[in-house]
Amino acid sequence: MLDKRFIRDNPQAVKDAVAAKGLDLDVDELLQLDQDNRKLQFEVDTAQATRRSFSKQFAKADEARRAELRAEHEAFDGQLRELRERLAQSGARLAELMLQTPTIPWSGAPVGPDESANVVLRTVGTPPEFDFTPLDHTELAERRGWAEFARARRVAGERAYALVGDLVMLERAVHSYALDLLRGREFTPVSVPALVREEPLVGTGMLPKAREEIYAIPADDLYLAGTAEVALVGLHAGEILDADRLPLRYAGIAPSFRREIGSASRDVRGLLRVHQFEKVEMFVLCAADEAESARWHAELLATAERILTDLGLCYEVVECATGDMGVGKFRMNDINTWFPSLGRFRETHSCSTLHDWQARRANLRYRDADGTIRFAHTLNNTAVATPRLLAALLENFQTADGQLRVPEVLRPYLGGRELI
Ligand SMILES: Nc1ncnc2c1ncn2[C@@H]1O[C@H](COS(=O)(=O)NC(=O)[C@@H](N)CO)[C@@H](O)[C@H]1O
Repeated sequence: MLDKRFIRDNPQAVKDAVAAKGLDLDVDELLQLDQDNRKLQFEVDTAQATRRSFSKQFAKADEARRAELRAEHEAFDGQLRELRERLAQSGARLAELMLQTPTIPWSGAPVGPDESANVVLRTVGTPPEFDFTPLDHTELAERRGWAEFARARRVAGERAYALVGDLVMLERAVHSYALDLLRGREFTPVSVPALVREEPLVGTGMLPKAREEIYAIPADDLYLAGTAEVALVGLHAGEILDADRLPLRYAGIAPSFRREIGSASRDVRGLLRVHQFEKVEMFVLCAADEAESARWHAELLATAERILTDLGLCYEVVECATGDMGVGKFRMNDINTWFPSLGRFRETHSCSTLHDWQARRANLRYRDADGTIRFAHTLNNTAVATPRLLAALLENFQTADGQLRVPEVLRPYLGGRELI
């Protein structure tokens, strides 16, 4: 969320961001509430000061005067209670609106209502040519006995899957390769909880907006996070980090869970859009400096591109439009990978800069060199997310007889095998 002072000083910029991102926040209502809230706070403070003076008067008064003071006190206490109640209500409404305030998108973001306004920045590699009719990943996996769909559905319902045999080993190889690459780039591997409390979901921005997307476990007041990003943002919530620890760089691992309510009929077959998947998540927490954030955005994007290039996959980098990036993003680039069975690119990575929008919600702060305490900047990107990336590997590297050519970088993790 934004800083109140920023909103007071730049109401039009915030309104423009609300419009560009297609949000329904009433900034005038927020500013009016902010004003009412400050006035009410002043009235409560004044009333409390008066109340404190009562005790002094009471101590000096004779019995007759004390009886008068008790009656005044009684009436006054009622007014003070009523004032405090109004302040609590307006404060709660203000806090609710503050959580909806959007990061101002960067000036290079295409302005548009949704992903249809996204712009392809570059395409890297070329889609593979086949001298046979390529199969889609579901057929390939079932033909090799590498996946169970019908049996998994009996266990877990729609969008369920089980990976079997070499496809499990391929998934491990992809994750191990990504983790080794990230460790080489000073990212610390962190295996984080997928079972999370409400606070980190609010801190990351998943709540209150996308509640219907999240599996809830009310009996324990817990939720299943849709991405390791949630626990990574929550890990240092409420702390004040020393500047010399920044930038924090984590390679977060956790199973990810999504209800996919919004995608009802899309991708119901196969491995592209499932309720439970695995992801290695890149997370950076850096100083509150726009150039520093831009540097890490470029670094995170380049790292994901390096992974796809190493795997030999053809992909495109996309500049996401204001209506696609979401309320908290300053900038978002998706990377879409080529899927032969679809004859088009599908999103496999998403790289975001959020400046201090998450840090303000999660209370992520650091003490800078001159001792000032500031909200940090956070960024995240996908390193690898499977099984969607496995589907891309299956389809792009299939042979005529349904085998899989193993990308060179993965062979060390598969006993050197070139074909599986
Ligand atoms: N329901 C799903 N099934 C399979 N893969 C998914 C699903 N949802 C997302 N993913 C994969 O996870 C990647 C990141 O998801 S994201 O919501 O776009 N972004 C994030 O979660 C950020 N934390 C960056 O990883 C997607 O690009 C996609 O490859």
